[in-house]
Amino acid sequence: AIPGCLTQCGGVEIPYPFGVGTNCSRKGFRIKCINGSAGEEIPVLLPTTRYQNIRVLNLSVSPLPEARVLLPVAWQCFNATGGVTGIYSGDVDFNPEGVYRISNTQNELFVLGCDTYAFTKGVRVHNVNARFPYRYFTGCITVSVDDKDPRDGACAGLGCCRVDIPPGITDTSMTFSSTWTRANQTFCPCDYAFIVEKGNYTFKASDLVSHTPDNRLPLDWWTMPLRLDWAIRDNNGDSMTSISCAQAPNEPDYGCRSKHSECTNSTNGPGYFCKCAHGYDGNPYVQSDGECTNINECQDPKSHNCSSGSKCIDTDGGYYCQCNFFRRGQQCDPLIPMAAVALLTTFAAVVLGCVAIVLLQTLNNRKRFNRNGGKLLNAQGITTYTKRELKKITNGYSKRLGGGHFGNVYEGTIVDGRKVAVKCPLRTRVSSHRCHWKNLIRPRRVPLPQQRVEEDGSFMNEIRFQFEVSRHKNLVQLLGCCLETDIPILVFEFVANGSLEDILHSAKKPCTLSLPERLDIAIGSAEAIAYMHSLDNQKRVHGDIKPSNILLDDDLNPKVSDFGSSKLLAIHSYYVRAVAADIGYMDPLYMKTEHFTLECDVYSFGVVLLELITRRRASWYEQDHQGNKILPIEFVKCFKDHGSGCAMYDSRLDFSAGEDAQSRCNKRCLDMIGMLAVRCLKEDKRERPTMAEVVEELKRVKVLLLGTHI
Ligand SMILES: Nc1ncnc2c1ncn2[C@@H]1O[C@H](COP(=O)(O)OP(=O)(O)OP(=O)(O)O)[C@@H](O)[C@H]1O
Repeated sequence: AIPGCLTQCGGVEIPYPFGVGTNCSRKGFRIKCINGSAGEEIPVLLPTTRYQNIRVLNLSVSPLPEARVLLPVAWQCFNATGGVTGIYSGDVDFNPEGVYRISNTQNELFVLGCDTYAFTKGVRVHNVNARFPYRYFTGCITVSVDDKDPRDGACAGLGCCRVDIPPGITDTSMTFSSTWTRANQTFCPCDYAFIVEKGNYTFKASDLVSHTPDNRLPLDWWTMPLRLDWAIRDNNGDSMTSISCAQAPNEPDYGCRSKHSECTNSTNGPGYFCKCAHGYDGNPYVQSDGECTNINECQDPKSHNCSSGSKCIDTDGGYYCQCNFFRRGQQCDPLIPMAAVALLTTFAAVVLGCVAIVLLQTLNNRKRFNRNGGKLLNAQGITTYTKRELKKITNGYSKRLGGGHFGNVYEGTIVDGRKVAVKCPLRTRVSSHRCHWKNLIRPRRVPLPQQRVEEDGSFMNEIRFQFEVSRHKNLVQLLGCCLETDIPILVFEFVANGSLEDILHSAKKPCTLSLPERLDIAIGSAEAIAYMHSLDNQKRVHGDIKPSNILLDDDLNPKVSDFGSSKLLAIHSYYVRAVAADIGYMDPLYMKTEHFTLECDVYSFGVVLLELITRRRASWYEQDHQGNKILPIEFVKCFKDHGSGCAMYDSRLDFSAGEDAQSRCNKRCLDMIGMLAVRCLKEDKRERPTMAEVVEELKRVKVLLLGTHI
């Protein structure tokens, strides 16, 4: 509205060119704001040439110029004889300045009656010689013989008819006519005709009787909402003289005042109306406040069609879509197809993941290496290997030599071409075929906190110790280790001929060891154990002396192995009993005291001696002779009973008490070894010899034997 003019009345907005009061509207668009019976504000159209006020329901300037108003229904009624008792044509003359046309697209014409023909007309023709006084006549006919025909919702000629209207209609004045008599028509005492907004009226048969007019003014009686098209039409909307967009912009009172407005020719009657240009919204009929201003299409996703791959940029009167990074084209398609992006991303993620894993592993390896004292061991000339190097050395751990409680042993070759045995720790030992003391007496195994291992440097000290002592010719030499694991992996010299266990008891190959060879094996092994027992600073119990831990090289030189593995396990897992041994070789005293001493090794070695001379296992099963036999028990008994172990000596050894000097000597030597073994097995550990004494005794046997064997 113009500044200083009413902007609304009774809740209805009044936009320019409409206005209330003098100089507030354009000519023909004046609105009056009156008070209703209850004092409420009611906007009505002005000026009218009659007394009626046309109530305005809504006024709009865009997108289409429309006014929604209430107009009265036309009627005529009859008495019982068919005589007309009253009539109202519905003519309200709401259009003195000619700006309105009844919208032909939004409204329709209804006629209600039982013998009725009603029509309206529009656009008076001034030419006296014209065929008709008006350009348009439109209406319809409706009949009904009795009250059974009219049906609610059906408006096709029985009590009700409807018809579309042409453009250009300027008033609602109806003309009624009939064909037959209206006498005796109490079920249908009146005819009605009206134009109404499409969809706003549905015929009801009861409307034929219930709307009989009384003495009220027509406008207070039965009205219908309908839509009026309005436009700027000069000269009272005269179709001949009203100007269109072709001329209007040149006129001094050109209506489209806003900078961003456009002129559009009216499609219902002469004249023109104004619209905001595309991309603008507001009132095209004003120059300042409320005029057409830019629409920010980017604010509402429904107002623009930029794809998800682009950004909406608002401009004056429009917008454009700016493709996001790495997209182009009309649809802002990705420069690289999504599938390729997904593939690349996945690939990059996998590569990054792998790199992260490798880095983490390297970091962890380094951490363990340092924690296990790797740097110090290196500084002391002890060779350390990385896990990767060991994998190469063992050719991917492809050749397994065997396995024990410490873990698996694999064959490998180091750079100088030497064969090695790589001993890998197992965290959890899985062994069902052997009777291990751990399976009999459950040890309390509590993982030692790594920090403690680190603090007390146990691994480092143990490896350094093993490295130093293993230089003894009868101990398997430790060549190096890998400290990148929780428990170090040990790399030993390769001992080619397998274990004494394999040689004595192999089912595949008969044992061909002679007595001197067996004696040498016994002496060498005893020397190694005695050496360990003799160490000044750190006397070391082997704890697991048995034939499978005595390996033989190409020349059948014995090499005692496994002298440190149990200690390493113990360090890591903090065994309460820090040794592990095979039950067949275990000192019964240990079972009582749970305390491993040097004498325990002596006992185990006694069993080994017996195995060497009898080639029987530490325990075996004899079906005919009451089941399980324990070698030490059987041998001691035999020796006691016969004063010799002859009945149990290996039959492959040449021995007899007969004339042959050699076999006599062999028997004597075997008896000496047997007696030595019996001493080693003494229940009272104080009666057992030391390992040094065992060596001495075995050497004496050798002197005796050499005397005859030369
Ligand atoms: N230095 C080595 N050279 C050649 N072979 C070896 C070497 N060390 C071990 N072996 C082989 O690996 C097998 C397993 O050895 P390991 O010492 O781990 O177990 P074990 O002594 O048989 O049992 P446990 O350790 O439980 O007493 C041995 O029987 C032997 O055949």
